[in-house]
Amino acid sequence: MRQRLAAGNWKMNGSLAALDEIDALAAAHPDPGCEVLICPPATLIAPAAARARGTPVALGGQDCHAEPAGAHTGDISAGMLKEAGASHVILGHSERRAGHGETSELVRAKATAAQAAGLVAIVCVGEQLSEREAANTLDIIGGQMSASIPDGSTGHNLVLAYEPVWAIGTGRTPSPDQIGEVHDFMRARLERRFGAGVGRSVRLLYGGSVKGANAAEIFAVSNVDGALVGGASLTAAAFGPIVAALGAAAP
Ligand SMILES: O=C[C@H](O)COP(=O)(O)O
Repeated sequence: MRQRLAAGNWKMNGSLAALDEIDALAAAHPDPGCEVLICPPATLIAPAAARARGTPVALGGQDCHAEPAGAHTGDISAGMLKEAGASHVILGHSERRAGHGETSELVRAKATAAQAAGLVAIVCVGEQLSEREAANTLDIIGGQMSASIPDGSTGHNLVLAYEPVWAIGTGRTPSPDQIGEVHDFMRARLERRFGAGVGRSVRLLYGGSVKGANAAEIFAVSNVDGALVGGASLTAAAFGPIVAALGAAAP
């Protein structure tokens, strides 16, 4: 059975003082019934990991370079994230694809590097609103999956996150049927590429305006194994109800 995952992406938010939120989250959910992951800015991973030791909260990065080391000013390698205490790294987030020109081929190279370093790659895919309106959603998702996901992926080193770009930070979410259509499509595609065993073991997260109020409805959708949460992951008060809803969701 797939272990459910509640992942928080702090994006470029947070400070040392904000790590109190991780303490509060861990204290309020000592036995969450799902995996709990916080991906803070890279500078906060090591102090956050030190504080989260012995709690159910794991730490992740938000990006990494495809190379293990070298002349890449400003970049960070997967091995560095791992050494800082990360177990996961988000790759191919739409904000990186749009703001940093990341192609699916680059995302695949980064994910390969992350997996080689022993990290779980959380690979993000998602359509623009115009692509959904043109009924191209599944073509876009399928193309991004083919090009972004490394061949050596398994349920242990890959998580796939469906994040419709138009739902991120907007308060808009797809309907449960729309989420289910994409997640069922992603599952079938993974099974076709990797075989039923691996294909069924990869966790599929939904991301985009998830909050306490809509979490249970989203977690009831077929093939939704958790969430990748932005704004509502910044405080224990907002993220706690999402963790609780996932922990309580029927397997
Ligand atoms: O990585 C998280 C997503 O971009 C979702 O962000 P959001 O929950 O603020 O909409």
